[in-house]
Amino acid sequence: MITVALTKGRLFKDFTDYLENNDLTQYIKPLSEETRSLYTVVDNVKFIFAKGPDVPTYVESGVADIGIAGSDIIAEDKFNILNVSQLPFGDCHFSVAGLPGQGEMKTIATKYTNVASKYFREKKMDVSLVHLNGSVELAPLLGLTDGIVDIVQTGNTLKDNGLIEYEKIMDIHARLIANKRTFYTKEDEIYKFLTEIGVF
Ligand SMILES: Nc1ncnc2c1ncn2[C@@H]1O[C@H](COP(=O)(O)OP(=O)(O)OP(=O)(O)O)[C@@H](O)[C@H]1O
Ligand SMILES: O=P(O)(O)OC[C@H]1O[C@H](OP(=O)(O)OP(=O)(O)O)[C@H](O)[C@@H]1O
Repeated sequence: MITVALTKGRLFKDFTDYLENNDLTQYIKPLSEETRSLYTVVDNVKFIFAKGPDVPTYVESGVADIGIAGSDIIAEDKFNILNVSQLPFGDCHFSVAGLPGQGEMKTIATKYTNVASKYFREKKMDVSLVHLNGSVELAPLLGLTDGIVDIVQTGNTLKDNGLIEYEKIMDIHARLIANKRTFYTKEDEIYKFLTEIGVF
């Protein structure tokens, strides 16, 4: 048996869309069942459904052998995992954004304080960060901060709130991650599964 950690949100949808678009039908039906269960077993693969930022925690500990997580999560927190490969979905990017005509940004709201502080430190910019848990676009609109560091995908959230992108920080993709030990001790089973989902 191998255990695969998936998220419950956007990346789950992206993953099942990817399987469908590539006619990799084997796992779609059991994964798409409407239920509140947080795991499902298909043959010798157990899928667990976690919050995105928790996927690397399960994989690091070895209770999950592999997982799918956004590179934003891996950039924000340090995990002792194998960062195996990029997956062909979940594309978006981190940007600095704010109101048009905003001058020097001294205060920034973000969910991603580690990514933001590294970025501003490397640019030798003295910026105070305010940690928020979501809807960070509100912060510059209300004058809480001069700008934000956040994920941009379609750009609609920025546009609908009258904000513009100032600088792109980094690209984000879904990543296949693995436990450093069981990726080798369960190599055959993992390889079989990854072949079934078109990754290897
Ligand atoms: N527009 C976007 N906003 C946020 N994350 C995005 C976006 N587009 C792609 N992603 C990727 O999707 C991941 C978030 O999806 P995930 O399935 O973990 O949960 P979610 O959609 O945030 O939902 P929830 O937090 O309710 O579980 C991010 O880590 C990022 O890599
Ligand atoms: O460029 P877009 O396609 O509009 O996507 C970007 C938005 O999506 C995410 O928010 P999410 O919906 O996850 O909600 P949150 O603000 O509560 O994190 C992100 O934080 C942006 O707000």
